Amino acid sequence: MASTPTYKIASIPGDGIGPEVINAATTVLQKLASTLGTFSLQFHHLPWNSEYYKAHGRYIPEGGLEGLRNYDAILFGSVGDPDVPDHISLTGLRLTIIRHLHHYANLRPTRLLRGCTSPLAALSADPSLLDWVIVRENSEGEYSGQGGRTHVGTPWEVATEVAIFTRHGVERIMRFAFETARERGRKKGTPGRGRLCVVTKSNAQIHGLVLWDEVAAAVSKDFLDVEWEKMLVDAMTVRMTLHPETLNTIVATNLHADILSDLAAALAGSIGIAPTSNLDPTRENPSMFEPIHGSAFEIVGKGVANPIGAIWTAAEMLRWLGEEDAADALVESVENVVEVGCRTADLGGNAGTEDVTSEICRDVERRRSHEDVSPK
Ligand SMILES: NC(=O)c1ccc[n+]([C@@H]2O[C@H](COP(=O)([O-])OP(=O)(O)OC[C@H]3O[C@@H](n4cnc5c(N)ncnc54)[C@H](O)[C@@H]3O)[C@@H](O)[C@H]2O)c1
Ligand SMILES: O=C(O)C[C@@H](O)C(=O)O
Ligand SMILES: [K+]
Ligand SMILES: [Mn+2]
Repeated sequence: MASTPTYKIASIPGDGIGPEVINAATTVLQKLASTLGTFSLQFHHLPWNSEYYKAHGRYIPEGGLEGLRNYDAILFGSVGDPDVPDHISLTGLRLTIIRHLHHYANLRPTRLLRGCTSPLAALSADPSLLDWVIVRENSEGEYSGQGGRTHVGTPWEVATEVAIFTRHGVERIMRFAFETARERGRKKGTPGRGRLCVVTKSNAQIHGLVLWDEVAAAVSKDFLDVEWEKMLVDAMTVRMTLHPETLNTIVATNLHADILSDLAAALAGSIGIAPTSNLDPTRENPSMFEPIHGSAFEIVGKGVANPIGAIWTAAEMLRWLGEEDAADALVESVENVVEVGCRTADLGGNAGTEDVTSEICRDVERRRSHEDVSPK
């Protein structure tokens, strides 16, 4: 009998509702692995969070970053704590990992899962109108950490936040975005007709974003099969809301995509369901997968956090590891459960985190026993 692969996963639940949703995602993943029998998962939990920071003065222990290279993937919850300034926590954990492991591409798929309701009336008639992937530049731009403060606390205080755009950084994300658009065009059965919208703000951000546009145009020459266009970010919010069906793959800077992807999540029903992948497309380093949402302080410990963002994220992790069928099966189980009305409060229901998690586990098993899911 051929041996099945075992994937080593570092899990970093982090702060707030992070541990609640990562617990849900690992439970579902283990159920999926044992039910399918085509792969197995070994989790190693790393207690890197704001409690650890308060005790040790750092988020990541000595040697911890290097140690992450020993895993096949990282499953992350969220970071952010009422007792620690947000810029310390985000930089100390999430951004440090992303920078160290060269996760320059951040992928944020959005679509209306079966059973979810969009605030956009048009989508209740035809949910397929919303089916996007936002590619977020994840290594530079507005989140480079360049800048400083002088004359602190005086009326003359100055703070700079320098957005960095390098030709290398822009070119690699544009190539990744065009490839993503091409791939999605193929999958949708329209060979070669991928569609990419390059989000910009080069009318006002006249250095970095002009380079951004120029590199997009240059890279497009290598992707003549992909239809592409440019759109200013402010106008983009209107288009996403009023004409969602005109968009497919979207690429934007770190800040612009951060904002647009929260809007996308809300249009698809809730921030609680949205997944994201921090990728090193070269595969030299393990990639990191997390729900888009943060620590959600006001619902911590209440058992009401929506685990679907983390579970959909877990499916995207399996996809990246090459387990496409398992990933599809998991998303399908999520949709089955939401569709029959097992929903947390953010989706208008009254189910708890554990109810949704156990229903998804049950659906995974049920589908297998009905042989809906065939082994590879
Ligand atoms: N990648 C990350 O780890 C990450 C992402 C975003 C925010 N943060 C941090 O999280 C903290 C809170 O930030 P915020 O309030 O802007 O964003 P947030 O995502 O934590 O919460 C925004 C809103 O969405 C709700 N929400 C979020 N996830 C939910 C879920 N799974 N189920 C149900 N409701 C959910 C919250 O209750 C809140 O009303 C801050 O410290 C911030 O820095 C971290
Ligand atoms: O932008 C970040 O780094 C944090 C968070 O807002 C996210 O979307 O991941
Ligand atoms: K997160
Ligand atoms: Mn965000």
